[in-house]
Amino acid sequence: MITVALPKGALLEDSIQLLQEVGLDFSAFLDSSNRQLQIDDPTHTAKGLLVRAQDVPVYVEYGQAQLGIVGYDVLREKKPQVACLVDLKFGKCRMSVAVKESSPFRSPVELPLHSRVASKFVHCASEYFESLDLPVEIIPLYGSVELGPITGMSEAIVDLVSTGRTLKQNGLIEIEVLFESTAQLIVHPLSYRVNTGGLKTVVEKVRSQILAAV
Ligand SMILES: Nc1ncnc2c1ncn2[C@@H]1O[C@H](COP(=O)(O)OP(=O)(O)OP(=O)(O)O)[C@@H](O)[C@H]1O
Ligand SMILES: O=P(O)(O)OC[C@H]1O[C@H](OP(=O)(O)OP(=O)(O)O)[C@H](O)[C@@H]1O
Repeated sequence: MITVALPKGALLEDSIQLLQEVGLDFSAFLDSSNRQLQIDDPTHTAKGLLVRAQDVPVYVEYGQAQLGIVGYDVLREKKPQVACLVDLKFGKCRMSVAVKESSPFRSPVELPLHSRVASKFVHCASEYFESLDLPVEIIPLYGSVELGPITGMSEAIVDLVSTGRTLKQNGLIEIEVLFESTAQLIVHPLSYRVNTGGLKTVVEKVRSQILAAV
């Protein structure tokens, strides 16, 4: 039996649909009255773990799950020791720098030295500003990052943007895109090499399903 780590939140529905298409049914996780965090697929060929998006690579890196679905953004932030095997194409968003519409700065390089930048993605943010050789103070937040510039706590943010609605409704504008992100299928490298529980077949089915959908 293989174990799959599934992300709560924005990627859950598409992840469950994709797994259903390859014969693994974890739709019980979509029932909000169900508080179980671990369930078996009805055919008992796989077990699903419902975890926070940022924790998916942790379970896969430690081998408690052989397979996981997670955003590329999380992989860039955490750099876990996992193998990223299939771009699943959904969960499309981008990691961007944004400032208040009224800000005089229209590019990150224009930001004053030691500006404050709020982010949930502190490593992505610091790596980016280091690449510009621009020293900034990164303020770590867990969510609602857009409030950084609105409250005056920070000059800029580094955050995910998808439709751009959140930025717009909070009076912010995007001034740079760091990278694009989509959901990725990750595996525990050793389990893949030894083909634990027929892992390779599941990965191949997912790959074919994604190719068929393009
Ligand atoms: N607005 C969005 N549109 C599309 N995909 C998104 C969007 N926001 C996030 N994602 C993708 O979904 C993943 C999970 O995001 P989600 O917002 O559900 O969790 P989170 O807020 O990062 O996690 P947690 O709630 O555990 O802190 C992200 O890592 C990203 O890949
Ligand atoms: O461009 P949009 O389509 O508006 O999506 C972007 C928003 O989605 C994510 O937030 P999430 O819903 O995860 O809430 P959070 O602020 O608590 O992270 C992200 O952090 C942005 O705030």
